[in-house]
Amino acid sequence: MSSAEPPRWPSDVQYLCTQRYHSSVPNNIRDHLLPKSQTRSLSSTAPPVSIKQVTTDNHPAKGQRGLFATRKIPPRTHIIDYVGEVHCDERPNSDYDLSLYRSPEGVSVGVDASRVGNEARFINDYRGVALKPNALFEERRNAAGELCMAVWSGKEEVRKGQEILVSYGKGFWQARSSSTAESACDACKLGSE
Ligand SMILES: C[S@@+](CC[C@H](N)C(=O)[O-])C[C@H]1O[C@@H](n2cnc3c(N)ncnc32)[C@H](O)[C@@H]1O
Repeated sequence: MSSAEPPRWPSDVQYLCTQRYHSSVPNNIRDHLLPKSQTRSLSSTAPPVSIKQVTTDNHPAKGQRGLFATRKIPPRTHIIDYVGEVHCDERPNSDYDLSLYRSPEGVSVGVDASRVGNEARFINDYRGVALKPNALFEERRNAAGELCMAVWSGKEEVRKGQEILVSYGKGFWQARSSSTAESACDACKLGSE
């Protein structure tokens, strides 16, 4: 489901409010992720975040976008779900792909927000920006019972105006610094330690 784009949304990415399922997701896995009995509805509350251009000189993602808190976010609070295309095919070139689920048979499911997604795709990694992350990825079932990867605040509150920063995990950066790395692997995805 797509909706009105938030300010500073890039023109080459489609804005989505709910996950889209790629044809590579087998029906049995799709049924596990989104039980058929459930209907999806849009949340009426806007997430407490805003997309901004990063302008700080020593920020390693200067010139790119980042996601910032629009109000104080208490500790251990749900901030936003990471919405994108749920898929089971390989996305070795995506910098917006994270692991969602691995089935008992070993099928890996990812959420890729490189072409479609929501504000969460703009969350940067804390390295070179802050001493530690102030948010983390953790899966949850939303109100419709759908399995999602969500972004939560950490042990401390996030102050209004602060950048939301997670750890992408060492695997994400190792895969991008090593020319010999096997990039089509779970460890190359966002949030993989
Ligand atoms: C999921 S995107 C984050 C949003 C991105 N800044 C944008 O404007 O689309 C991941 C990419 O952001 C950049 N990035 C995020 N955190 C970074 C960091 N701590 N240092 C350097 N680059 C970072 C890298 O280019 C990385 O591949």
